[in-house]
Amino acid sequence: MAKTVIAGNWKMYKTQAETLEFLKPFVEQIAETPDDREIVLCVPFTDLSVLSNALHGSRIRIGAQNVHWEANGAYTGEISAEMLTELGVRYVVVGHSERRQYFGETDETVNRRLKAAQAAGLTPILCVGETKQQRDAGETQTHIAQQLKAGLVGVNLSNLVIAYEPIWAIGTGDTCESKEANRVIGWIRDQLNGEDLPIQYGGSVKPELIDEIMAQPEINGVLVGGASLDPIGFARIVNYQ
Ligand SMILES: O=C(CO)COP(=O)(O)O
Repeated sequence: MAKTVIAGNWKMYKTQAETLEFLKPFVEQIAETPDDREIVLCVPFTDLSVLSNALHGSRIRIGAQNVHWEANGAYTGEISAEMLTELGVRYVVVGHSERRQYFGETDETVNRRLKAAQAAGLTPILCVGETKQQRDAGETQTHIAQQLKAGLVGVNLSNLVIAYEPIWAIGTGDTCESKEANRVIGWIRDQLNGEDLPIQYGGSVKPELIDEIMAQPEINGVLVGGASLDPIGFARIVNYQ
């Protein structure tokens, strides 16, 4: 059975002070969380050192939201894998739809980032998913198949998490029906020859929906945006029944 990975993606939210405010109640609420659930906070770069200092020895894993493929160089605004691992970062989100949509991320740059992350010992969380238009046109599977095919060339499937994030469900409150998310995730696993890697669902995950989502047999975790910003709400998600 693939590992269960519950990750928060804070996007561009929370200053260092707000990060510290989040931690105290969150850490209290996860004291009894079963050990076999991996808990990850993917935070802005400026919050990484705060987490790394505050979480020393904690079970909470630190994640970043981007990584460059080169070790260093003239790449203004980018960050290297070594800069992340030096801070104790274990996970990194790659290919989020917001980066594909606003920052020119392509399947090719996604592929380079995935390989560089793995080479440095990071576990990438690769995001894939279709637009509303693609879904309505019946192109969900063709689109995701292309993202997987081009994104995963030379990528080690045994150190990877995939997040299925239908774009129409992100930040809209329009959560993908859990049975449908389960179906697409099962299909993704089939595309990877049944490789037993964690495949998450992401898109308007809320505390009140988590038990039903996690009851689905193919879904190995969630990637949570807005609802991961609230310590009590995100702890409820981590503590799903
Ligand atoms: O994009 C997401 C996580 O990466 C999902 O965001 P929301 O949970 O805010 O819809």
